[in-house]
Amino acid sequence: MPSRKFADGEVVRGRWPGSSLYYEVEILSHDSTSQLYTVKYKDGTELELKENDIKPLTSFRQRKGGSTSSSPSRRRGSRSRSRSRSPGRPPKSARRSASASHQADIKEARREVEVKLTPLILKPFGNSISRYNGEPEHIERNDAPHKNTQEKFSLSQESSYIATQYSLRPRREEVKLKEIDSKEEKYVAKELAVRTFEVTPIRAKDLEFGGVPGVFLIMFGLPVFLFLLLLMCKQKDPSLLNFPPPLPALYELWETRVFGVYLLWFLIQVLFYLLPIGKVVEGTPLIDGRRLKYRLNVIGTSLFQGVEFHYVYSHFLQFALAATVFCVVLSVYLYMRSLKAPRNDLSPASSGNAVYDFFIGRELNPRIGTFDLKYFCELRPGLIGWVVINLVMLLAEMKIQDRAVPSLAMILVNSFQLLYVVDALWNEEALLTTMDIIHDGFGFMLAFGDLVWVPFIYSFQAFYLVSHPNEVSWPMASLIIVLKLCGYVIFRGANSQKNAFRKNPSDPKLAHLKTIHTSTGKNLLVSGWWGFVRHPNYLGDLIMALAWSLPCGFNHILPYFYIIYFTMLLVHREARDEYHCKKKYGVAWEKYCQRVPYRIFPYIY
Ligand SMILES: NC(=O)C1=CN([C@@H]2O[C@H](COP(=O)(O)OP(=O)(O)OC[C@H]3O[C@@H](n4cnc5c(N)ncnc54)[C@H](OP(=O)(O)O)[C@@H]3O)[C@@H](O)[C@H]2O)C=CC1
Ligand SMILES: CC(C)CCC[C@@H](C)[C@H]1CC=C2C3=C(CC[C@@]21C)[C@@]1(C)CC[C@H](O)C(C)(C)[C@@H]1CC3
Repeated sequence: MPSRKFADGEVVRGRWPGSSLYYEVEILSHDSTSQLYTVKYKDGTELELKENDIKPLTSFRQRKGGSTSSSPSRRRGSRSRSRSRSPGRPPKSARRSASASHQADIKEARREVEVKLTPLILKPFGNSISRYNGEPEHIERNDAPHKNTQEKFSLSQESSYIATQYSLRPRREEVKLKEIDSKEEKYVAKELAVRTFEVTPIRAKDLEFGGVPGVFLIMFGLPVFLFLLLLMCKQKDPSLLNFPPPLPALYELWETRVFGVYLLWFLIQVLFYLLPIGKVVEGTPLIDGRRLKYRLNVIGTSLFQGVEFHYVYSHFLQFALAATVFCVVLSVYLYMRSLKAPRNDLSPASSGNAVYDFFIGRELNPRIGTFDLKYFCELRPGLIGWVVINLVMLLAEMKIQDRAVPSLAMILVNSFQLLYVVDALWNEEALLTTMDIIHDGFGFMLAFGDLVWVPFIYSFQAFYLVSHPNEVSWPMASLIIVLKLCGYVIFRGANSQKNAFRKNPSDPKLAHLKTIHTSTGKNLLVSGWWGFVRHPNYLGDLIMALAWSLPCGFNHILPYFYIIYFTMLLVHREARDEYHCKKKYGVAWEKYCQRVPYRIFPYIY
């Protein structure tokens, strides 16, 4: 009797027929006549595989963490070959031979309108576990022996990718596979591969920000609101009980020279960004497996740029209008070019509705050559503009209040916010894993947020202090500094911990942390900062925001506008992220929520 390599009950990796992907399977039996193994995939699918298509788990464990899958070309290759059913598809009582499965796949593809991949219910691949026991997931220490969890498998990343891809519904026109006959097998295979990479418009009920009416209101309301706030702040008594002053006519606010200065400022930023200095890093994999390259050259932008400071203060509203006009023009350009963009380049947030997509952004990473518009706007003109405006306010305060040195309140606000911006630029690589870069497109929301909202609203405390001085005592200043530092430690600690973990889950510095295993191959931290609340970085950010407002005193609520807005933004953002994580991680996310019940504020929310 010929010997068999794998025993019944053994957990191994089985190749998915017709693809180069391997999934965890349990050996059920072996037929000595046909030499085929009957194996069971995680979702319950049973198939017969040849011995060649089965590999022991150890052969995957020996690979270095994630490195084998990091080559985009490699990924693309294997994905495009993965045309048949994957084990993540809803379990069928199928028990068929690998050779017979292909025709059935084609028939099935015709029938199915929606290709859904139920998340694989996996257990960790720890040495201790040899049999599949149906446990949804498992909490483990992130220490060395367990480091052979899925991050170590090239396969796990593939399956994660596929899970994402298959949860996207195909377009209706793609399902018109009626006319195909048997010789179209090749065609169907190609169709399925294309479908795998498709971004499908999201359904109306999934639209965020209140859908079309909501984004319509935001797009018209926010600019108006911005000008009202700035005008109110300029009043002698900026109390909310005072009626906001009437908005000046557009022609009063428009100055072509200001617009020219703004354009010049923007172009200088572009030039610095394009300097061929700094390291090049890869972003997270896109829908088709590509990884975009980003040049990190913060040195260029940190150079001091001479501007006539008082001119900016005295034309502040005009600059805000110039930035708004620029942002509208940019958003129109972004929308127009997105109409010609290939489907793979569209954002997962885009919906197919023109108004909504104009707001959320249709194209995910619009680029002109290697110039990445979203990444550039998110980090450069807005953040650096904010620091420059703060400096303008500091000089304006000295001039208007006839001071030899700036007030302590102004120094606190300026240095706190400078620290925040320097931190963002210093850690710019971390931006590549934020929701803005990965999920949201580049449209009006981010263009306005980056180019108008950040520089003109985030500098609001400094703007307020110019015309509403507040003396801060040293004991009070010390308390505020401690608060700011606490917030910063939480913010930076949480962001760095997560970024380090996502970059290298086997990082020895993180070995003490506990993780929850998920079916996508990525694990979730469940101790350390991420075991404290589910968004510790938001908590830190909010504490810092409070420290930015406190130097303005308690005479008016206006300087607290930022923290009120920011709480609303982060609570909403947290809900959006939860929604995406729940979709991505399923039961593992629920388990995480049980373990870490509070979202942002411990014992409160
Ligand atoms: N100043 C401002 O105006 C703003 C600042 N921010 C700041 O930007 C930063 C980035 O925020 P944002 O992009 O919203 O989101 P996060 O940096 O919080 O990223 C959320 C992602 O982190 C991953 N994640 C969640 N929980 C865990 C866990 N337990 N273990 C490991 N990974 C986990 C998930 O992605 P995955 O698992 O796929 O990796 C999730 O989608 C924050 O510090 C925020 O405060 C944000 C908005 C505005
Ligand atoms: C007004 C709109 C409805 C909402 C606009 C939101 C934007 C202002 C923010 C969305 C995410 C942002 C981030 C930062 C700035 C504010 C916006 C653009 C960020 C660059 C600030 C610095 C941080 O360190 C960061 C983590 C890099 C931030 C990333 C997200």
